Amino acid sequence: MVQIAKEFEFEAAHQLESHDGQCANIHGHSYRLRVTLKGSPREQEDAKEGFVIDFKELKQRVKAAFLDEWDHAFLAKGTEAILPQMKSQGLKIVELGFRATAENMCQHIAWLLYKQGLPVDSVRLYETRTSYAQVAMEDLLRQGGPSCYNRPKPVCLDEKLPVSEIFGPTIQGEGMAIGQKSLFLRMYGCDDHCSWCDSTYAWDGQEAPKHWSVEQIVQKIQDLGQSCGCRYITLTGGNPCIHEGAAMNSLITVLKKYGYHIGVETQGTRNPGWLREVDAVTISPKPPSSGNPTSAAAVLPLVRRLQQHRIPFSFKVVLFTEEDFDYMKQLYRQFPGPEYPWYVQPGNSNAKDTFELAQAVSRYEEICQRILQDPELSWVKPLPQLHTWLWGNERGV
Ligand SMILES: Nc1nc2[nH]cc(C(=O)O)c2c(=O)[nH]1
Ligand code: SF4
Ligand SMILES: [Mg+2]
Repeated sequence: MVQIAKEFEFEAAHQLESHDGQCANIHGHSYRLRVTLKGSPREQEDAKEGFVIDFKELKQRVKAAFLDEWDHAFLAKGTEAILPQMKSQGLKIVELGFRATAENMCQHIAWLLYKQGLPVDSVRLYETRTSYAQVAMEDLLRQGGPSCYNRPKPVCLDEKLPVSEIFGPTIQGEGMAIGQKSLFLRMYGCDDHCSWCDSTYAWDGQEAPKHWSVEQIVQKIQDLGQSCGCRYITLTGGNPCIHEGAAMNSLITVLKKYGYHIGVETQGTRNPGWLREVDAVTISPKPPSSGNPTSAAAVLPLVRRLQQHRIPFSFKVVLFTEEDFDYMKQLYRQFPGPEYPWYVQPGNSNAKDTFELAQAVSRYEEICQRILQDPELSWVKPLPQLHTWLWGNERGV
């Protein structure tokens, strides 16, 4: 094993509100950062022979992970009284969600780089020439991630959550994880009421939610998933993101502890803290035919949070009408590909018989043709609602 390290510099401001000294003022630092990696030099005789990682690549990865975003920015906790004024002036702000101390920042940096697949050994962050904080990746992993993320402690297994249904294993039939063997946890409740919603039972009051404890939910998931080796859970609804607090935090923590990958489906208007622990988020803004179109502004806070925490996400818009297609294009202009992964799918297909399946295929083909012909939509991927083609638009599949 060999350790390699690279040093970086960046300038940033912060304000440690309620600090009992000078740091309560807005002030800046010339930060110096040392990222140490540990690995075996590559043996294969190719361009990377003898490297743990090419220093050039390390530099690019660190810059892309956070450094370019943080340089000359105000690193905010998010509670600073000055923030609204700074925002109104369009100043460069990064809302970290925790106090920007060297201790917290070095943990966050190590975690970001580790989650990107870099073999991080330690991260040292100098706030001044003579003061630094350092974290060893080993310790960070042992404690389950950065202490500044305020993970819920202790885990509340008895707290209850409103559940519509838990089912699977099935094949994720939509979006970025299409084809993935998955269990589904459908939370009860939604802040929208789409005209064509195919899971109204998850919010319209006709069917009472099951109030299950975190322990019961996890037990059911284990029962369904263990024998078939299903390690992926899709958290859907309703809108699962309307649920916040200790129970939801605990659920996510416990599922991660059991080694599950968590994919979330949400229309994008809510932005709970637990999202930074999940593995992927599908943002599915609702088009005009739903009766309550989602604006770009409404999904922006969620997009920013996911970017901030490097959580993979994509957009998925369901299309019923011409107007929906135009809506999708407008939104695509604001969040263009390939920077933002994009999927579209025909609305509510069903395939109870071969006639309906043929209709669904033809609606899908129409969308493919439109995408193929539209010079603007280079990065929009049309997908079918795969599970409905296989098993119909039924519950439990
Ligand atoms: N197989 C399958 N894939 C899905 N993708 C999104 C679903 C949803 O209802 O949110 C869903 C669903 O209900 N079943
Ligand atoms: S956001 Fe989703 S779950 Fe909520 S009403 Fe619309 S389609 Fe149904
Ligand atoms: Mg469904």
